[in-house]
Amino acid sequence: MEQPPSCPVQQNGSEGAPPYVTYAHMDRLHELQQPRSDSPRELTFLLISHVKELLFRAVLVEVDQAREQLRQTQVDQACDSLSRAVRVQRLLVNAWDTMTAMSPDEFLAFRDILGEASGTQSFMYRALEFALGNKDPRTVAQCSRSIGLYPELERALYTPSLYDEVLSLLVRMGAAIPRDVYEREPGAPYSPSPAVEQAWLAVYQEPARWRPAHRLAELLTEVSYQFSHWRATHLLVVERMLGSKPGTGGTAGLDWLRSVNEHRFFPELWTVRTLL
Ligand code: HEM
Ligand SMILES: N[C@@H](CC(=O)c1ccccc1NC=O)C(=O)O
Repeated sequence: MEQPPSCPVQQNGSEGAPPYVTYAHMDRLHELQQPRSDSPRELTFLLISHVKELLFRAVLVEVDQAREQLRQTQVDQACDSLSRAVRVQRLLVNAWDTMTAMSPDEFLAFRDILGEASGTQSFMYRALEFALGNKDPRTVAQCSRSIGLYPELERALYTPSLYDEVLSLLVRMGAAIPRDVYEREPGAPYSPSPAVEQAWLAVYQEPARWRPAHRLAELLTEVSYQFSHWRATHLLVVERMLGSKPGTGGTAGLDWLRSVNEHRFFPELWTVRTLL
């Protein structure tokens, strides 16, 4: 095996690293981006990919907190967590700008080196999708290898999602939602429910009466909107870089991503707009 290049911030001697470096392990962090080609664009690609992984985790941390707070009927606190999640999501969307600074020939110059590696294999992205409630069998199939390998991911698949907790909360607030909707098998895909759409309709028709639920509805909509915005921008970046070439992860590329783009988190919050 080829030795990885050493850390770009080499230290002279073994003692006396500043606390900034020792506390946050900044030296180890900078050892992780190891291009395999001479292309300076590959280093940027790796840096931004690492940043995005970390940001997926930063979103997940907030979603996990919101889920726990909803379980305890702490709606205001859950909304604060979601609004922190949204700020990180905006960073994720804006980060695409750095990818489009690369021309297709510059990307193709090192793309072969990526082999079969693909964003579809990102366990952090998948854990976030599961936490929010996308348990579509196609999505699950994309990471079936990872599910066997990473117990955390398997747990994420079989734990009730944020939206499952929202629905239980609506029931506690008096919404008429059938039991099989709010006590569903947590690993199964979610099917939109007319009763849930009606519950959101009531919230939007009388926002003053349903104040906490209304704030929650709008924050959930923003989380869903930012997620779809990320996917849509990814799709545009892919079209710009690859046209309709197949992806390294074994999918058809653009067409596959287009079908993934149709998914919406918290679907009744989108369809209820028509009824208002
Ligand atoms: C030049 C830049 C990029 C190109 C051309 C590209 C291309 C693709 C393609 C073609 C797919 C479809 C799956 C497959 O590989 O067969 C895909 C999926 C994916 N990519 Fe990218 N990608 C790029 C950058 C990124 C970055 C920076 C991230 C974030 C770290 C990312 C995350 C993902 C994720 C999470 C999926 C799975 C989407 C889902 O399941 O909904 N991609 N990408
Ligand atoms: N699926 C992309 C490759 C890709 O996105 C990728 C490959 C290796 C490591 C990270 C990647 N993307 C996201 O982090 C492609 O088909 O070119």
